[in-house]
Amino acid sequence: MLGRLTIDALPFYSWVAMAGAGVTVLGGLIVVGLLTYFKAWRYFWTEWVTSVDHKKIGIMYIVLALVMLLRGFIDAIMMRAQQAFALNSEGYLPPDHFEQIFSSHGTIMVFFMAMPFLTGLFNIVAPQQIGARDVAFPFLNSVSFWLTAAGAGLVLISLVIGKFSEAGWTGYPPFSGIEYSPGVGVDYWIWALAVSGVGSTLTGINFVVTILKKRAPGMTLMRMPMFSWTTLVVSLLMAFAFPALTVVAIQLGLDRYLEFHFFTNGDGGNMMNFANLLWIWGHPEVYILILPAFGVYSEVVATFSGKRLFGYDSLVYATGCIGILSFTVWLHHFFTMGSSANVNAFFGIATMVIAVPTGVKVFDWLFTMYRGRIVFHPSMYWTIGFIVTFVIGGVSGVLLALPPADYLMHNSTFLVAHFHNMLIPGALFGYFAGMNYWFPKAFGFKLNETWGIRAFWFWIIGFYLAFMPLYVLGFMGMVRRMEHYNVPEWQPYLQVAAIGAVLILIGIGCIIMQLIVSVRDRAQNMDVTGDPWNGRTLEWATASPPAPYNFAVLPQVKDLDAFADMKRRGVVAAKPTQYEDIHMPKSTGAGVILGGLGFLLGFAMIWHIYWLAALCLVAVLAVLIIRCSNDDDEYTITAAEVEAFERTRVYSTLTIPSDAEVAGGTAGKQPQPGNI
Ligand code: HEA
Ligand code: HEM
Ligand SMILES: [Cu+2]
Repeated sequence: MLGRLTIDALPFYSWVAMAGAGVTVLGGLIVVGLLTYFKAWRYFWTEWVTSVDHKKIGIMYIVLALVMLLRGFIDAIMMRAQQAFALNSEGYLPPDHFEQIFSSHGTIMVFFMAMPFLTGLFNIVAPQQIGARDVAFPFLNSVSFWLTAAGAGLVLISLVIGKFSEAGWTGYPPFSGIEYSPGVGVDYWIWALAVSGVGSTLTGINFVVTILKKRAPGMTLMRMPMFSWTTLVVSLLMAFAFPALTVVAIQLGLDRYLEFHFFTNGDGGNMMNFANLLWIWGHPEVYILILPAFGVYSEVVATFSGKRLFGYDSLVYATGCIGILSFTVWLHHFFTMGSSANVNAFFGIATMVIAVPTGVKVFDWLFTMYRGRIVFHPSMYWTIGFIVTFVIGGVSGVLLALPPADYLMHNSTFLVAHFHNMLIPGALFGYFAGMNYWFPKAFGFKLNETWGIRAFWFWIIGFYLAFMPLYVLGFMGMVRRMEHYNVPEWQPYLQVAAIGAVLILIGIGCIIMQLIVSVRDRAQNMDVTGDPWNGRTLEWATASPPAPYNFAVLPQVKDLDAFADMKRRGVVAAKPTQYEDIHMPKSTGAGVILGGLGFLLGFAMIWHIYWLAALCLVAVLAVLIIRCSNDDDEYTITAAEVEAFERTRVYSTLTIPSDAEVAGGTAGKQPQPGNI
């Protein structure tokens, strides 16, 4: 009846696992308790869970990302604690538990922290930046979110019922095959990826269509803000790369469930097919993670330097080049796995070529700041911290791209340092910069700057302490994924790394404080005009938070930096004389139901409860048919309602000086630190 699910699935075997399960269950109970205490269930359901409004979906993505950041970080600090003390001893984590921890850390951070964070930013910002009222397929957007949440739910529940994979975030066979990993762990990994991977593919398709089809009149592609450009390129990458992941996960599943032998060396299979398919997704994936951050830095650096972005065209072309090249380098992840020297050379050179467009970007940001009137907002701190630190990580990547050098450094902690160097000060700092920058747009009040700057300093110093020692340890011969060791010379470095992780923990604490203090003081930090930073792009033309329809009248775009151009021409405060009825999509529970069914389907398959899995599939089909036969999926906001809202709106009166005025120091009304 319940497949292989028995009472033994509960983690009674180890106190560490019990504590983890306890924290997870407690977290869930606290959420349920708070919703009940504040009688907020109905509000939660109608305003959030069933919403198809891109802005609300975006906020839910980011909440999911922040929760998963905490969960992924707990794993990280547990590993740092283990390695700091596990010299000549077992430490407090047995090997199989340590393996689960790095596997769940990597999986969570990439799929359920970084992916939701960037998708959340896309959702909140991109439609407004291109002057649209919503995404192309709002219902699909809700489905994507709930599929992502379902995947995250599967990883979370693996801590309570059963175990997570021990095969690393990349799940290479033969270790992830049924012979070496007979438990449910790898199945959790497969189903979490498969379910959320479908969500990401759909997001990609949705945003490609949104950006190609829903731009405001006059917004040609070359007038589109940089963040929207990165949204477009990343969405294309998602739409093309994620199917490879879904396929490889399903193939591994077929190997495990039905003995297909795609990846076993017996019976005609070959594990190299797995490595190839995984990295055909995996390398574009790292650019999926970093390009949105590049988009954020581009917006932030222009706004807070008070200048037009330097080299806009070159940034667009560089983004496109990186997108295309990202599909041509995947083999650099397994130079050591038997390709010929010529093949390795080809992929090594292709990899190094990516440094060129990336370097172009770095110089464009620097030149944007050059002679700008820089406002030291927290977003700008994250950006400057990124530029300096990212270059170090990029150059370490170029070193790894040399096959002979990679033979020495592959799978060493040098590699671990490289990729955290790209993922933390590269991607994550960008998401934080974006959060600080667009928070007032989403909520109508600004984030506290003092706590924001504190968070930055703890994160960046913590980062250097936690990861620079790993470069050295790599040269000293330490390999990745070690749960204990017997080389005394390594220990001091690992202890410094542990101190770094503690500083990052304080940095996370500062971000939580920043949120708490900002909510407490929101009355003093209201964003009344919708344009708190003297913005240049169209999202600052809407109210903060925007009305459900974003724009009462679709903006006419005449230049790059459309909002700056409007401010210069003095058309911002001119209220339209005539409004029209606006049709918006209705909320629907179908998205969350499909997500829930995705979760249940995954859970049933993991535990071999096949009747439940079949039932879920039938239910998915039924929900889709019912939803597709429903033509009553829109509601109308009447012209009078639109007018009533717009009449109360206060418009921005800031002016945008020319670049020459900024450079010459004669710029007029500009926000300054402290009064923004
Ligand atoms: C956001 C994530 C991200 C990003 C952006 C990158 C960017 C790059 N990565 Fe990295 N990488 C990862 C995440 C990322 N990587 C992960 C997660 C893994 C390992 C996964 C695993 O095994 O678990 C990995 C692994 C990895 C390997 C495999 C190593 C191995 O397994 O042995 C290699 C090898 O070539 C590599 C190279 C590069 C290069 C050349 C870049 C370039 O794009 C960097 C370009 C940037 C710069 C160079 C800096 C700016 C440029 C200038 C200022 C111009 C001047 C510079 C020069 C002329 C050098 N990476
Ligand atoms: C916040 C601070 C972080 C710390 C202290 C940290 C620490 C660690 C440690 C100790 C490991 C294991 C290294 C080893 O194999 O020896 C690891 C692995 C990994 N981390 Fe992090 N990490 C952090 C953040 C992140 C973030 C933000 C991401 C992604 C966005 C990330 C992605 C990964 C991945 C993909 C792995 C590889 C997992 C595997 O080997 O299967 N980490 N991290
Ligand atoms: Cu790569």
